[in-house]
Amino acid sequence: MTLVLTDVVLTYPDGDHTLTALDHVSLAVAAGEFAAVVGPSGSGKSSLLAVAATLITPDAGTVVITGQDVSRAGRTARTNVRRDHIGIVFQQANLLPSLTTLDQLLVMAHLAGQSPRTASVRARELLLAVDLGGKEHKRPHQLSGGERQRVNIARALMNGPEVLLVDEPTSALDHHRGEQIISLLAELTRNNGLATVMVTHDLATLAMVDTVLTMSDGSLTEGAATQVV
Ligand SMILES: Nc1ncnc2c1ncn2[C@@H]1O[C@H](COP(=O)(O)OP(=O)(O)OP(=O)(O)O)[C@@H](O)[C@H]1O
Repeated sequence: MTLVLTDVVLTYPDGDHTLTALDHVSLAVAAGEFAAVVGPSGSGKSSLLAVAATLITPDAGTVVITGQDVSRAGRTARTNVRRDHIGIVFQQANLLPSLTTLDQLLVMAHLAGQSPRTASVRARELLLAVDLGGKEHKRPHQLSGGERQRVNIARALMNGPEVLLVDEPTSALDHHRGEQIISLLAELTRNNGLATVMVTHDLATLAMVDTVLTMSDGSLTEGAATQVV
């Protein structure tokens, strides 16, 4: 298994009390598996992604990424694991306004210390894979919302991650463009052997994933609940 969370507990301070955002959550996602997490607002979905992304250290439990236990790792070790093994796609593309499509990807490679030549070849391959061939020199304002989200996805894959974490990738898109993005994520997951976890409110897209998990009051269960939004 590429991504394994075991018995994870995460609490936030809440006045005199604590709020349990993740209540003994376990999750295992294999290479090439596309898992979706659904559940009501406030149920803990973003907290789950943040723990899997090593952005938040849980109070208890373990997070193992490509065999490496990062649950108690220090800040630098977590940053390195995130840079080398995890791709993150947020709701909004968060592209740098002044950079071209190609440069958005090359910045990531530069931060990871890749040689410019290798990076350029990989960036062009990825842009073709997300169907953005010919748009290498466009800036974000010259792209559609769907195209921006595809740049975002290509950028997340630039450093060859094994784990892809995706937070509501279709929320800024119409239904058709949203379906195209999910279908692209499914294809990239299979072709690159990624362990992908996607938080979504879009139930229509669940037919395209391998596993559906439901978060409810901090607990994660397999399968889709009837009431998820
Ligand atoms: N930084 C924080 N400090 C305190 N409480 C927080 C913090 N972040 C989230 N929470 C609380 O933890 C619970 C889980 O929040 P989380 O954002 O993980 O839910 P979610 O399922 O992603 O919600 P949504 O679908 O609305 O994005 C909620 O009760 C929320 O209010």
